[in-house]
Amino acid sequence: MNHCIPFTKMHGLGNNYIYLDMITNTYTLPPYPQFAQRLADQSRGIGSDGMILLLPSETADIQMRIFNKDGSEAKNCGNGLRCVAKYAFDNQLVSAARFTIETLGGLVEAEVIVDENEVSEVTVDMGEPRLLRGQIPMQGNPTEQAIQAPIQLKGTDYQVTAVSMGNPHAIFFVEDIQETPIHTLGPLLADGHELFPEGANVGFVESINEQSFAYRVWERGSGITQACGTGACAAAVAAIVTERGSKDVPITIHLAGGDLTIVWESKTNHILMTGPAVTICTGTFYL
Ligand SMILES: N[C@H](CCC[C@H](N)C(=O)O)C(=O)O
Repeated sequence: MNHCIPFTKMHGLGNNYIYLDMITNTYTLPPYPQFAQRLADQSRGIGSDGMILLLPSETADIQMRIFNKDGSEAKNCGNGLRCVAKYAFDNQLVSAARFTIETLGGLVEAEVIVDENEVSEVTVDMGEPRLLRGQIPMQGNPTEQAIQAPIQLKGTDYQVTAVSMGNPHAIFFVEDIQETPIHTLGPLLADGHELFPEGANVGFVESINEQSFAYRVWERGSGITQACGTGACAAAVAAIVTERGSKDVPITIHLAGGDLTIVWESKTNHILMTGPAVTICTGTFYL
């Protein structure tokens, strides 16, 4: 097994991962879940929200796999997709500014926006949001949606809107983003609860106006992060299906780490996410 593992650390609005380029490098790694935990460990590893692998793909230009801090594998990662797109373009793994990326949650299309030879922003077509309970997955009739669905947790009544962007999101609207039950509902729902059998990324959204929402998240497998790209998409979808926002206009989602712009396009039914991707450092990890 190789002992020197080249890596790149990148972040999207502070949501940071260790990226391993398994297209350029041919190294063998320990089992991915365990290695993700090790890399993410602040004390004995590099420290991150998880690990992202860039791999060859049969169906797209490249493939992305994402592992959370706890080693669990997720099917999608919005901030990760923007960073994968920047990395692939910067390192000539792709030959154009627009290309496809395979994820376990489906195929997406990324376009890097280059400004003075630097990738300044990335737009990812995240595909269609999934709203049926059977698609989240969420307990209840699989052919029904859960939009402001009444639930009771620890004796308190809540209304939840469930959205999948390839990974599950439980969205709660709040009056004040500074006053959320994130520390109770986050751990309760994130990593396995009968309501969400595969867990969920637990998001809280405050309406500022029809095109501006504040969002905070307790992520499945990683806990509170600075930002969640798929979560921002889910927050915008939840805002629109609860008639707080509209399709075909840019919606700004204000996350702890910064802003993302989301559009739900009527003509394609696709969600477009635009935001930054930043390289923090490169290095060598010693197994
Ligand atoms: N931070 C990621 C989400 C990771 C998803 C993971 N927490 C899960 O679904 O288990 C994002 O930018 O979309």
